[in-house]
Amino acid sequence: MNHSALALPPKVSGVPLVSALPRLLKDRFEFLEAARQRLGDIYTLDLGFSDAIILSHPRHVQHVLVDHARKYFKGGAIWESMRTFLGNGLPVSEGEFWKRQRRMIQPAFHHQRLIALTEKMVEAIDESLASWEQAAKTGAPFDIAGAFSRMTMNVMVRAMFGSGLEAGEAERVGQALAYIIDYLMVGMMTKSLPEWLPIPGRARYQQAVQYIDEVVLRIIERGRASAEEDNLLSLLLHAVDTESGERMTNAQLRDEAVSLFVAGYETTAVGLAWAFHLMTRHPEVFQRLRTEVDEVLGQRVPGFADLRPLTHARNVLQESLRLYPPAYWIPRTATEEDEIDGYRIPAGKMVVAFTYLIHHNPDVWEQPERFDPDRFTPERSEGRHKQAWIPFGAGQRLCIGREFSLMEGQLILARIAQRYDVSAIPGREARIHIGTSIRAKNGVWVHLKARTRPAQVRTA
Ligand code: HEM
Repeated sequence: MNHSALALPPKVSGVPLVSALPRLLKDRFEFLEAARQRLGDIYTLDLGFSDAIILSHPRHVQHVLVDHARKYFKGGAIWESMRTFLGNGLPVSEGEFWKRQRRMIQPAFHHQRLIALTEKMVEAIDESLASWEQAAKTGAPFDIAGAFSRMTMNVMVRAMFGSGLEAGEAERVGQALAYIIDYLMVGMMTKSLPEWLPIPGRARYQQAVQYIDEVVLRIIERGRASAEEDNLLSLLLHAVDTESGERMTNAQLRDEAVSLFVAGYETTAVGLAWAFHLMTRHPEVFQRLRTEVDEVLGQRVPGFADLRPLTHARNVLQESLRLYPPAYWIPRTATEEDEIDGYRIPAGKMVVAFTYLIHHNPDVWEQPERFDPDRFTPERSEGRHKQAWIPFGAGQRLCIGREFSLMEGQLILARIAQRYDVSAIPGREARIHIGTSIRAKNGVWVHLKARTRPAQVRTA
């Protein structure tokens, strides 16, 4: 179909030639939300180095990520920057290769595998929670956001490598990955600069990548020599493609292992940090969580079967991921000309399903700024557009770790509610920082107080 007679989506005006990006980062999302109010759910944003079509309605998600997904691919500076570290891992691969990899990796995230992972997850969570005791005893201000980064890293390391890492190594791996992830954002903006130009942090980035590669390849080698199948990496090592009969090479395994880390640990940590930011501002929500956890678990160690009745815990996570979606935008590039809402989308144009704007769109969500976990009860979810809530993406590229992450989140909320009272520190409001994800700028600071009847601890 020829769309050339159609107009392009309206351009954000009033932005000097320099580009909208500095303003975008400075004013956070208010700038984009104001543009949506002025121009409608679809508009063009000048990013300086290129421009992008911003989409803020669930029907656009249905179009770009589901119904016409074959017309859009992961191209452009952002994905290229990710590829420098992820190689050809699942989040960045395309076409037949992506299909094959997804087929091979998917079974590692099946229901039965998640059930088998529950015990390991709880062990890792409890191990990390042990370091919270001091703050609970002394009443010292505690950065729960930083603590969640360490905790979800610990969970990923255990789920991924089993007991493959040596003492102290998990922490070092975590630090190196955190640095790499941050650096990728810089990479996205400086991609066009020549290699010889000294970009701050490049040497440290390269060292961090080298270190991660060494650790991952060492564990792959060790895994090849054993038949163990109790961790994600060993499942990938032994996976055979049902259609081609092929297995993954070491290089592919490296890319997939690193990709699962990058995609899975920071996102979950950030989501949890915002959940606590919100709950400490709405203590009645935390109190209800505690009541639910007391009723379902008492002091018992949670198992997989407990997740279903912990409905409020799940609703809290869903509502937090709505208000603060860690992956706040989903960029694509059009492979061919297309039409959205009567506008022309030229081939080669960057198109962004803007999760944050969709989650805050008042035409989609009633009182979108209100923290209200009950929105996610089955009764109140009825009739909602199925792409209204997309923190994990949509369509064929839907997050492979979605259930893993929600399960981990529920277990973490439950373990914390069993042990601690968590309250806000007056005057220490978390501030949003837009990087590769939306995290709290200087952490989320809270007070912890031990509950009088502590939860039972799993003994290995
Ligand atoms: C709250 C936590 C998480 C959030 C918000 C999140 C978000 C997302 C989003 C939005 C996508 C789709 C990206 C796109 O279409 O361009 C995605 C894909 C992906 N996620 Fe997650 N994710 C989370 C947790 C995890 C976890 C725990 C893992 C692994 C254990 C994981 C692994 C992946 C992978 C491998 C992909 C690529 C899938 C594909 O393209 O086939 N994620 N995630």
